[in-house]
Amino acid sequence: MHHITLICPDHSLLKESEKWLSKYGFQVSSHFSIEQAKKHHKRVESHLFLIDYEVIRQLDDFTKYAEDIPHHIVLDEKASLSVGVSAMAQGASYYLPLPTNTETLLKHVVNTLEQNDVAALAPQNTERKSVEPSVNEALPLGTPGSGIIGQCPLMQDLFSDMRKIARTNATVLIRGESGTGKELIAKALHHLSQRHNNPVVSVNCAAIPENLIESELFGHEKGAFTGATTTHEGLIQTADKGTLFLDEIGELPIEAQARLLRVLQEGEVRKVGATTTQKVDIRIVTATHRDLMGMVEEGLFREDLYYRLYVMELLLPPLRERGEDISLLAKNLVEKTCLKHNIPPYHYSKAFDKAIHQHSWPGNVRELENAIERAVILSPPEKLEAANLKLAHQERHTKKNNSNPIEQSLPTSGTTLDDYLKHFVLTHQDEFTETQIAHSLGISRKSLWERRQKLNIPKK
Ligand SMILES: Nc1ncnc2c1ncn2[C@@H]1O[C@H](COP(=O)(O)OP(=O)(O)OP(=O)(O)O)[C@@H](O)[C@H]1O
Repeated sequence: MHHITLICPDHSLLKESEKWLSKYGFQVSSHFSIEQAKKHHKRVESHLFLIDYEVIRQLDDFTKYAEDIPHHIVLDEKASLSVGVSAMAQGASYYLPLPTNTETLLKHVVNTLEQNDVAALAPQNTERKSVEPSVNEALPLGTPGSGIIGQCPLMQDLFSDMRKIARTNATVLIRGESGTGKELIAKALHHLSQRHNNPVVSVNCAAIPENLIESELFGHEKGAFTGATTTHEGLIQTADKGTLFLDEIGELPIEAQARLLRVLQEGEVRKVGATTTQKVDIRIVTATHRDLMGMVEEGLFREDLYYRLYVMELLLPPLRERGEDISLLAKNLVEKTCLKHNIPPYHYSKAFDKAIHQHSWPGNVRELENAIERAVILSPPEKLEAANLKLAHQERHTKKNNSNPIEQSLPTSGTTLDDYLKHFVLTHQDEFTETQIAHSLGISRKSLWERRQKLNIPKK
C-alpha cells in the first residue's frame, strides 16, 4: 500500500484530503512540520509528501530537506507563478493551487506515484525480487488512474476481497455477465499479487478450436499428431511463476479438463504425446458467465475440477447495479474516446447523463464503451447528443412507431433482459449479420452465440 504524508498546519485546506485519500486505499499520516514528518518517515517509509506551501514559507532554506522529502507535491493557497517555478526547481513533482478538486489532486498523486514506482523498479528490479517479493498493493483500484473504475459499494467490496485474495495463491473463479470486466479484474488480481513481475497469460477457451485447445494449453511433443512437426510449449508453461487466466472455462472440453485437474492437483503439466511431466508454478484464475454447477449436474463439467477452481469467488455486479459508477465510467469513456479519435473534448451534460442512466446496459461496460464511441463520433462538435448513443431500446421505440408487429408484441413492462435480448435478435436477424447484432447489443460475437444457445434462439 502506498503511504502518503501530508505536511500542513491544522487549519490547512489540504487537511480535507486526508479522509478521501484513505478512502481511495492510501495509508495517510498528517504532520504539521517537516521535522516531525522526517522523524515519522524514518520509521515508516513515505512514498509521497503533499506539502502546504505555508510550511515551506516558514523555513529559511527548504533545499536542506530535499533529501528527506524525495517525492513531493506542493499545494498553495496563495498560488503564484514565481512560487510555482521555485517549488518545481526545488524538486516538487507538481505545484497546485489550494483548494484543488479531488479528481485533479488524485490524478497528480497517481501520476507521481506511478513515475516513482517505475524509477524505483528500474535499477533494482532483480534485487528486489530476490530479497522480498512483496505484494503490489500500489494500484488504487476504483479510480480512473487504475484503469478500473468503481466507487459504488459493490465494487469497493470486490476490491477489498481482491486485495485479500491477491496475497494468496488460491484459485479464483470470477463470475459476472458478459462485458462486466472479468478479464480486467483477473489481470488486476495478478498485478496486485506477488507474481506481478511474472507473466499473466489470458486464454479464451471458447475462442480456441476444440481440437487445438489441449495442445495450445499444455503443449505438444514433436510427432504427437499429424502436423506436430516441432515440440510446442503450452500456454501453461508460458505462465510459469505467473497467472493463467482461463476465460469461458465452461467451454473447456472434458479431456482438457482432466489435464487441467492434474496441473491443479500435482503442479505438473504433461504435453500432448509426452511420457514425462514438468513442474509448473501457476495461479489459475477462471471466469464464466455460465452456471458451472448446472453443467456439473448435466455431466458437462467435472465435479472435482469445479471444486478445485471454486476456491475463491469474485462476483462482478452488472453495470445497471453500479449506481453513480455508470456516470463515472461514461464520463471517462467520453474523454478517452475523444482523445482516441482526436476530437476536441465534449462537455458531459446532464441530459446525456440522464439517457445513460435510463438504459439497462445488458452488454454492460462493453456496450457502454461502444455506445459512447458511437455518440462521440456521430455528434456535432458543439454538443454530445444522447440520440447518437443509438441504444437498442431507442431502435425498439423507432420500430414500434413503424408498427413492426414483432416489436409490438414485446411486453411493455416486466420484460427480463433475456426476453429483451431474444426479441432484439429475432427482430433484427433478417436484416443484420451476427456481427452487427452483437455490436448493437454491445456484446461480442462469441457472447451472442452463447446466448443463442442458452436462450434457445433459433437462427433464421
Ligand atoms: N470497471 C471498469 N472500469 C473501466 N473499464 C472497464 C471496467 N469494466 C470493464 N471495463 C472495460 O469493458 C470492456 C469489457 O471488459 P472485459 O473484457 O474485461 O469483460 P468480460 O466480463 O471479460 O467480457 P466477456 O464475458 O465478454 O469476456 C473492456 O474494454 C474493459 O476495459
